[in-house]
Amino acid sequence: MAKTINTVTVVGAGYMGGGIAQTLALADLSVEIVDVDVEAAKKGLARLLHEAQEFEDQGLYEAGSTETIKKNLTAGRTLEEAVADADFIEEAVFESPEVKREVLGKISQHARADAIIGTNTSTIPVHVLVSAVKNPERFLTVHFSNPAPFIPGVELVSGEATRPDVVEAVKDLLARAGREGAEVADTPGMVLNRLQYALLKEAASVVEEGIASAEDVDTVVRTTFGFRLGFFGPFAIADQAGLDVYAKGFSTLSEAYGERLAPPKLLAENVDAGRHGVKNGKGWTGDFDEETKAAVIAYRNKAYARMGDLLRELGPAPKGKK
Ligand SMILES: NC(=O)c1ccc[n+]([C@@H]2O[C@H](COP(=O)([O-])OP(=O)(O)OC[C@H]3O[C@@H](n4cnc5c(N)ncnc54)[C@H](O)[C@@H]3O)[C@@H](O)[C@H]2O)c1
Repeated sequence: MAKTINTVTVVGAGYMGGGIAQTLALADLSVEIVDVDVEAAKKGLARLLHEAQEFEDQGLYEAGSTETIKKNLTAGRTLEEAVADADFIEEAVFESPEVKREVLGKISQHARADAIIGTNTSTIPVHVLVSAVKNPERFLTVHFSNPAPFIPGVELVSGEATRPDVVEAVKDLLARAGREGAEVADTPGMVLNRLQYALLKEAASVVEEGIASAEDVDTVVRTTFGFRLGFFGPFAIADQAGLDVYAKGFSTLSEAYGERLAPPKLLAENVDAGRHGVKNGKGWTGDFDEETKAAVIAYRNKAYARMGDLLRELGPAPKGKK
């Protein structure tokens, strides 16, 4: 199996595939794009170079980035030719199991036996796609987020057959591209969409119940806990707030909303074990000595102050007309 990925082919040079190809080419990997035909791929390449220049002009990419992408990103061969010599092939065609299965079948037919094959699907489980792939031990979901050039996180989903060294090789590739891979199980919605949809569902209920307008919900999310989420996940945030405090909060919420917001078992177990978070040095995410506590608080304060500066600099996001 390819231990270090140096050459990549992205199949499907649309919105996501294009962004993924651009990102990896900018990280100095040799990247080729293919699409339904050679013309479509060449058009995709021209669009990506134009877009890269715009990003550079807007100061979103460093000076010289478009040149780097131009040097590393190519199009013009057929799928069969382009996958034949790639270490890693990322499929990013339409979100249809039929189309993906057909394309993955073709990719695995023509790729090297040791090439790693990823799919960028947001919703289709690995077990639905894997039977289309020859040598399934080299197949996994590598789910980038939109817009791929700027969002660093990537969900990695292994199938039953996926080999650990394949996952490690993809993680290494992502790290070299300034991306962070997180492994999640092969379940509907994985983690990103499950959490994101749960938030939207609860937010919609708040509006439906007349508790706040959609605009006010967005304001609360953006200006309070959403403000923290670029720096800390829910477990780290709970550690900072206090796990005992969260447990009490859940009691109030479960009285009002029942089982849906009952205290999670893992939270109760932590509190029962005397783990109250950063304040008593024993958190969900680990133990905190005095030095680490001070470092967490200093990091948090710096992060939120800088976030405030950035938001003031950017001003409010444009909104659609009502
Ligand atoms: N758009 C998002 O926000 C987003 C976010 C994360 C993941 N995804 C996933 O990424 C994948 C691609 O989505 P997108 O938004 O980029 O779609 P898109 O429609 O912009 O691009 C799909 C591309 O695939 C090409 N294509 C279709 N059939 C093909 C074939 N047989 N061979 C080669 N190329 C083919 C199309 O011509 C098109 O360029 C989907 O699986 C989607 O779920 C999308």
